[in-house]
Amino acid sequence: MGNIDDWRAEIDAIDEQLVRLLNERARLAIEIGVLKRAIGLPIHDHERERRVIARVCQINRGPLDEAAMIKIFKRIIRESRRTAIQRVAADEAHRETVR
Ligand SMILES: O=C(O)C(=O)C[C@]1(C(=O)O)C=C[C@@H](O)C=C1
Repeated sequence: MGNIDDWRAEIDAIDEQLVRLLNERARLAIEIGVLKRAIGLPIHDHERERRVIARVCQINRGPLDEAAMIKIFKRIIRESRRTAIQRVAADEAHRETVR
């Protein structure tokens, strides 16, 4: 089972990077969300989300197919957006309590 263990170790290492990168991405989405709130823009931007997914499909070389990439990135964006909205709401609630 030498190979399986080696490949699993590689998968574990990749998962660590994915977790780090997903959180880095979410942090940026939060930053954008806070900024949008400050300038009065809605956090949800359908057009930008459409472009992110189109770009991901364009750079994808497989073996994951386009349908898989769309599913994965729709969920990544949804969770980034949800986290940004949560943060903005928490900031606002905090501002209310200190006012
Ligand atoms: O690019 C933005 O405007 C973001 O807020 C980031 C992001 C994303 O996760 O890619 C999240 C929410 C928006 O609906 C669009 C895109």
